[in-house]
Amino acid sequence: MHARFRLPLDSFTLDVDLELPARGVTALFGPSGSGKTSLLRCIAGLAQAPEGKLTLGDDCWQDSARKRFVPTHKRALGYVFQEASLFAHLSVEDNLRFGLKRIAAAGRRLQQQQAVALLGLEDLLQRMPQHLSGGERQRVGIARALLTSPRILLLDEPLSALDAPRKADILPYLERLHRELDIPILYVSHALDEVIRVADHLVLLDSGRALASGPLQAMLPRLDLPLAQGDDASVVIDGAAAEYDRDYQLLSLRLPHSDLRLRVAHQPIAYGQPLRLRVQARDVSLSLQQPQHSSILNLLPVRVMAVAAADNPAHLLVQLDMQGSALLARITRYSSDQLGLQPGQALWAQIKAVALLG
Ligand SMILES: Nc1ncnc2c1ncn2[C@@H]1O[C@H](COP(=O)(O)OP(=O)(O)OP(=O)(O)O)[C@@H](O)[C@H]1O
Repeated sequence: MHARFRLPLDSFTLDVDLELPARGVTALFGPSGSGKTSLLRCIAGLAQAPEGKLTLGDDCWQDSARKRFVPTHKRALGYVFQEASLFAHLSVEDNLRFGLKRIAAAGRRLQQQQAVALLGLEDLLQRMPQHLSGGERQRVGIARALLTSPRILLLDEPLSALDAPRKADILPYLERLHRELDIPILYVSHALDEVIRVADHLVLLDSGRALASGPLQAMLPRLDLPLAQGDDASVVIDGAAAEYDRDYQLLSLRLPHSDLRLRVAHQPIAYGQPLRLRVQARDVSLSLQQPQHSSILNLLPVRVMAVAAADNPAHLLVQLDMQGSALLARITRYSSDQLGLQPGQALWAQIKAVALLG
């Protein structure tokens, strides 16, 4: 899909020109007030950018040069806000039916049972909305939006009103959406941990402009973006489950395009199943020689790609290549001098198995 908008706002002009994937989850990420919701509203047709063009495949929803602007109710889109607005007087099942009824049977891309299974609503169908937790309400809201057979699903901070346990409940369902739906999902968030769990693609917004846009794996290690500077700077590694050690409850994960393995404390999962790991920059340490007799399980050969200043003047950020997978390490400037770090240098990275977030 292609989205280009220029929309004057109070403090700046939203000015973006984005080519986005036709499927998978694209996160619109940026600080509060950076224009994420305004961009979503332009896509939904809730705001009309005086200059704009929006195409999804063959559909054109806006082309200001040709004075074309399709109103929101004629755009096949699902929009879920921070708090899903369900019909209070209807059960979950009737709320879902309401979504389905809007679409003629021939145009339905998803049946009710599929949406119920995808969002895990089997046991909630007879409940009334006031008897649902915040996370359950969001799952119903997403299922109802999907049942309108949208060409695109827009999620505006769907987890921000939830506490941490409710958020943890719903994340696995969101993770499934990007694997099982063949429509694009735009996901607004200012929480990096959510983005790392669910996104395939990332658009970084700041003061109405897209600082960068690209696959999540490629964006996170970039030293020229503010993502790497944060205290929670991380990379993701999309590996596949290999051997499992039941005694020690350790899973070996095969890294993409490489024979390297990472070991992580994890419950057993099927051989070959994909698993995304988050490796935080502060959990990676570096050594000139292969460490011996270490309690740290993951000792991996890496090469220094680049070194950059960090927000803290005592720290440095090191971008590493681990046989095709990028890694970030946040180390002290002192250690960097001791090791004589420079681009191209071969090193050993140490990553604690308990520090990896699966
Ligand atoms: N209808 C409007 N007219 C003019 N300016 C607006 C309008 N809506 C929002 N703004 C301004 O545009 C800027 C971007 O707001 P927006 O809600 O898009 O940001 P956001 O990144 O979604 O923020 P948050 O994470 O806090 O929801 C803000 O400065 C806001 O005050």
